[in-house]
Amino acid sequence: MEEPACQTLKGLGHCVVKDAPPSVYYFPDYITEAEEAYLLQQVYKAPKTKWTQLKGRRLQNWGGLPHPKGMLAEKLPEWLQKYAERISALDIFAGKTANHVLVNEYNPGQGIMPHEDGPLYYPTVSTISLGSHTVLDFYHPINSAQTDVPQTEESRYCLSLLVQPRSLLVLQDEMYKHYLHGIQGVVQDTLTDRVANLSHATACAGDCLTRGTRVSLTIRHVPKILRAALLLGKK
Ligand SMILES: O=C(O)CCC(=O)C(=O)O
Ligand SMILES: [Fe+2]
Repeated sequence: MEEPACQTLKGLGHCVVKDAPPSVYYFPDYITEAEEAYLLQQVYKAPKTKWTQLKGRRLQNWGGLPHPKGMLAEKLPEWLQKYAERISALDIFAGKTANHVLVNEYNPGQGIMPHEDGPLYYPTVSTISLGSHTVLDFYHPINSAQTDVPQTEESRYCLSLLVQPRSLLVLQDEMYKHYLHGIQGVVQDTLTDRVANLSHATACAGDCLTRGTRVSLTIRHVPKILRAALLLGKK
């Protein structure tokens, strides 16, 4: 098989994912176990009211609510600002600093439906994973011009990524804009050869991994900020 093309993200070695479009960067062990424990502690220290319970997961929203008219930005707490800055130093947000973090918590058996992250964010998403692995699946969008062929989730499926605890995943460009991503609500993942980053992960095709509770920090940049927020002196 052909060697993967290697590209570099500023200051962070190369880790472009084989068999995936050239806009996937996967860094195993991006943070240490101590940092992971610290981040989990901070997530669970947040007041109960900070959590929003959804069907298959619960989440915390930090930085403000993205809105087509602009986000009323709120300062990120120190513990998130530090990582927002560290990741932004990779220069993945066109010189800007991430100003929005979504914390998602999935118990084993929970997931997220295939979706696009949409136009409110700069088209790059960076994700730090804590506590457990998951498998992120990618799908082609529904092609409304192709009405003769039934388009099932199965037929639209294209590849997966194994996302291990303490890793950083960066998705950009067409991986952000074209493909949909989702996480199946299962308790175990049997890895197939469609998992495109196995050569960068400590696992092999055929392995069966049991999920624990995973917390993800989805770190993004929202370009459109409401002027009111600036006038109020918020960041
Ligand atoms: O937990 C993840 O890694 C994915 C989360 C996600 O897709 C989102 O919040 O939009
Ligand atoms: Fe998403």
